[in-house]
Amino acid sequence: MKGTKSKLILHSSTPLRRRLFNRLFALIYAAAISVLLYHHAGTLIRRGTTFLSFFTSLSFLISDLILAFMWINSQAFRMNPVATKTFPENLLEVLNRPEDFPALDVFICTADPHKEPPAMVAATVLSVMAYDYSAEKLSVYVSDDGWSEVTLFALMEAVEFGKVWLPFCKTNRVMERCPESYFGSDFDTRNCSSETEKIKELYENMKTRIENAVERGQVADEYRSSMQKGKAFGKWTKDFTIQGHPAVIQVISQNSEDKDVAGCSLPNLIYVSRQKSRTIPHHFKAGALNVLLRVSAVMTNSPIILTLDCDMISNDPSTPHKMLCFFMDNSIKPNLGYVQFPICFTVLNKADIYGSELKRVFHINPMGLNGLLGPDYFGTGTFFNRRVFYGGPLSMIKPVVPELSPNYVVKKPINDQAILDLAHHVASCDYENQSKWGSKIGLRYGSLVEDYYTGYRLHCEGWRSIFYSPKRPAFLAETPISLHDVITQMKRCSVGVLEVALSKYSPLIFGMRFIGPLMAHCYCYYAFAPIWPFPIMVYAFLPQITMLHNISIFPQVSDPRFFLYTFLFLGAYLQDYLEFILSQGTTLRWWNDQRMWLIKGLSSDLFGTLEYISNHLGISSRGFDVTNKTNDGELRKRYDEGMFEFGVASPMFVPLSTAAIMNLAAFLWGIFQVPKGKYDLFGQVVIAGFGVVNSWPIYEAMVLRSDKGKMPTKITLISGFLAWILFVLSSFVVKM
Ligand SMILES: O=c1ccn([C@@H]2O[C@H](COP(=O)(O)OP(=O)(O)O[C@H]3O[C@H](CO)[C@@H](O)[C@H](O)[C@H]3O)[C@@H](O)[C@H]2O)c(=O)[nH]1
Ligand SMILES: [Mn+2]
Repeated sequence: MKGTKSKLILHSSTPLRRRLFNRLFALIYAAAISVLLYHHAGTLIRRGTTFLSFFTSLSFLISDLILAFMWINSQAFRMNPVATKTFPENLLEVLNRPEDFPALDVFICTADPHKEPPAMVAATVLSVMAYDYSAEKLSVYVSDDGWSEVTLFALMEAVEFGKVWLPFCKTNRVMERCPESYFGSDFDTRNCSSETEKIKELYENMKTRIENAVERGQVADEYRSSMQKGKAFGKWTKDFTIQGHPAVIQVISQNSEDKDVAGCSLPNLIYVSRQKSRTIPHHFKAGALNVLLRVSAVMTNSPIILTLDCDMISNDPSTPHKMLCFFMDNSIKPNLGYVQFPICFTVLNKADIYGSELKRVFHINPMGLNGLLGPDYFGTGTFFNRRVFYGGPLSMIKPVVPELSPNYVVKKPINDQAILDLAHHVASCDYENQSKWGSKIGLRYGSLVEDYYTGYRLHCEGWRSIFYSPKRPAFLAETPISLHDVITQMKRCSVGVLEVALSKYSPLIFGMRFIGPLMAHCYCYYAFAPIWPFPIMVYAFLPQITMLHNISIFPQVSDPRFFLYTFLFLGAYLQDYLEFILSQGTTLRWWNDQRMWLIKGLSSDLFGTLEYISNHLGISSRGFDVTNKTNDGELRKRYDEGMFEFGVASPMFVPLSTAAIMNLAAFLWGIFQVPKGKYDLFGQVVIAGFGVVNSWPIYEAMVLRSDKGKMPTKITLISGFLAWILFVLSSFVVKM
């Protein structure tokens, strides 16, 4: 019996066939890049006669060096892509006793009741409380950096509704265990039973009560007094603010006491709002997760932890079993730090105009990393081995308080006074002073992309990770639907990765030593993404401006170097396209994805770099702009119609619009020059044409639209003026 059990496999990995093609193509492409760079260097030396030719040759040399560097980084993902599969049906044979299943702590972060509606947080919490996992082994911890009594109220409401919802899901084998999705737009009221209809009504009522509380900004007095746990609200007094308040830790449901309507236990649900003080840095989400790590250690100390953002719902109740297929495999267990699921989005429009799917980041690259040390950490949808937060696999760091050790077994119930006192102590804002938290223990501080940075440091310590993408998405998240929200989010990313790229832990140096060149190049691909703007700006302005002066800077069509350029451009684009399509992408979405790469280069990456510099010089201070998760009806409608949302007069739109105007002017000029015999401008016309096609939504937003999402006139005027200034200045350079 034992023999057959050990032979059962829980998961398998298959290298993708395309890796052989990738390696061969990389060789050919590398040769082509070398020829181009050799040629650039030659021109720089030979033709450095006029200022203009020196300037253009140098710009192209630097741009193409950067493009080559990023190309090398991107190849590391392509050398050994691996897909994984799980066999949860075997798990049930390997672990057939309930006590064999490890306990699971789920961490959910929220930070702002206005940008992250408490009703949404409640729905997310319900979706995981309803996991097909023993309630005795499941605890959900919610961190509220927004210090909002309404969020606490929403969670109390969630538990009351959960008493009906959880047994309903389990008896009816509902897959969508987030009530918001289940009763969402696809829900058909005509064919549902009266029981279901009643539950829907309960849900709608709960939502209304939460939304009313949000509107009022506080919980109504009737709830404060009527609810058994109402006294918790007494902690919100006028003496405190969101930046300065004591810790609030409230056990909302407890599996040893609370039962649902069918008489089964409810999972634990604990609300945590850590102590804050104006004078002590709180390290944003990383700080919040570290508090949850400690509070949960004191209360349940489960060996496995799932981290989720408050807008990321569970979409499959069997996900814990799938994850265990990795964690329960003794052959990989000792080094396995975390299992990462992809982030899939619910509300994308058909064309995914902002490339929000982030297919490369969340689907393609992680498969490439699977063949190396494993994927980077995405911040959400990740199951961790708790041990990973306490030093490398072979060098455990013991926490000062023994109760925080990953091996410690909790012996008291979670609402025992001693447990609660210790939990409040470890949630205080000066607890981490002079400690290893944030540097050697827990999530790592120092970058606004704490997820990327922490995953990277864990890999450097010797942990590995696994990317697993099941057919039915395990989680579904939301994503911003206005361009400004999207690039604001990306800007924070740029600042965050620069903080890693230019630190003493830079993947370029530190990473090369500890995780090997291929892994280090993968991390470099993200860390150095903020240098994309340089080549993008050069190609968005230089060929265009010179063309407006009838100066040719590219080889003629008959020149073999024209073929070289064509090969390099089409080669990169086609490979990218193929990968996208092979990962269930559509041509339309791919097109928007590449456009977004250009847009980011001309906005968020550029401004992120500026922000990084000004933070560094002490002109501004680091901040974590929480992404807005509420979308008004009109905006949603425009998004669904595939319209770009500009609307606000953001400086980030200026370089973008300037490039759009410049490309249009150059293109219109160029197409009349070529037929007049200026054939050597052909290459530049093509580039400007490419710019024009990509800028189409910007022209529309500038001149054709009158809705609220159009380009603000101010931005159009400033950009037009800038484009004109650039042209005038270039006239002087041309004459030099
Ligand atoms: O001081 C803070 C700031 C944010 N958050 C939470 O962090 C999560 C992510 O914030 P969000 O504004 O949604 O950022 P996104 O850019 O959408 O998030 C991506 O990027 C972040 C790193 O920049 C990662 O942490 C996230 O997991 C990843 O989804 C949310 O649940 C927030 O409530 C906190 O708990 N405390
Ligand atoms: Mn988010």
